[in-house]
Amino acid sequence: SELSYARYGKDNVRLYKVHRHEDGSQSVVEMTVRILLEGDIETSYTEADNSVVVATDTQKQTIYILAKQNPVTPPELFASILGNHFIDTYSHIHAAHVNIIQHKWTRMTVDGRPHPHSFFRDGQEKRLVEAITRRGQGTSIRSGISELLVLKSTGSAFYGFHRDEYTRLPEVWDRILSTEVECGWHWKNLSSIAEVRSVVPQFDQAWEKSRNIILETFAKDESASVQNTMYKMSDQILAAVSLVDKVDFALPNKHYFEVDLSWHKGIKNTGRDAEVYAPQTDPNGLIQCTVSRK
Ligand SMILES: O=c1[nH]c(=O)c2nn[nH]c2[nH]1
Repeated sequence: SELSYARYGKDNVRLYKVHRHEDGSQSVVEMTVRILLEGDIETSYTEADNSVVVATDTQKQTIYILAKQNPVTPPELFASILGNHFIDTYSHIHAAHVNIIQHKWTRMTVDGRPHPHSFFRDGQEKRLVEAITRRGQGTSIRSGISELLVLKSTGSAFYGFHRDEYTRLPEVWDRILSTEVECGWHWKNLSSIAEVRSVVPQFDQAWEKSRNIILETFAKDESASVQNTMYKMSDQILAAVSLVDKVDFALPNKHYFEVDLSWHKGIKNTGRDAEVYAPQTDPNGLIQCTVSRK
C-alpha cells in the first residue's frame, strides 16, 4: 500500500472574541474554525513516527493564541494569519487549509437605539472563508455565504423545458421559489500576508455587495429558472468585485406543492386559485454553477 492523500488537524474549534470600545459599547464575533495541515507527514501514518505531528491540540491552542494577538475580522485576514503561521513555524508543513464559519450575532435595537452589548441570532445564515496557504505560493481564498434561506411567493416561472414520455411536470408561469443560498467568490491568488492585508478593506465590502446582489436579484428577477437567476447573480458579483475571478452557487430548489382540495365540495385550490400549499422537505432540486471572468 501507499499513502495517496494525507491531511490532518482540528475541526469544530469554537471561538468567540469581544471588542470593548472606548465609548463603552462592545462588539462580539463568534466563529467555528477548522485547520487541516499537509506536508512531510507521511511517516506518522506509515511508520508510527509521531515526531512529524504538530498535535491537533497544538493547532487548537494556536488558534486561541493568534485570536488573542490578532484581529479575527475580517475572517479572510484571520484565516490567512493562521495559515501563514503554520507554514512559517513548521518547515515540514507545506500547506495549511483554514476554514472559518462566522455565525450571526446581530446587535439588538432597544428603546429605538443600538444596544451597547446585547445581540440576537437572526437566522442560521453563515459567512464562510476557505483559505489555502501553500509554502512559497501565497494564499487562495474562497469567501462565501451559506444557509441564507429565501422565498418569493410569485415572480418565478418554469416552462419551455424538454418534454418526453418521462415528463409529468406541468409548465408553470407563476410559482413559489425558495432556496437556501450557498455561494462562494474566489479571490485572485494573494502572494503574501502583506498582500492580504492590502486587500482587507475589500473583504467586508465584497461580502456586503454579494449579499445585496443575491437578495435584490432574487427579489427583482422575473425568474425563468433557478439556473438563469443564479447566473445573473454571479455575473453581477464578478462585475462588482474586481479581485474575484470566479463565483460558484449551489441552490436547492425547495418545492411547495399545490394541494388539490376539489374532492371536498369542489374547493378550488390549484393554479390561479392556489393559496394553500404543502412545503416539501425532500426531494429537492439542486442547481449548481461556477461563473468565471472572461
Ligand atoms: O428552476 C428550475 N430548474 C430546473 O431545472 C427544474 N426542474 N424542475 N423544476 C425546475 N425548476
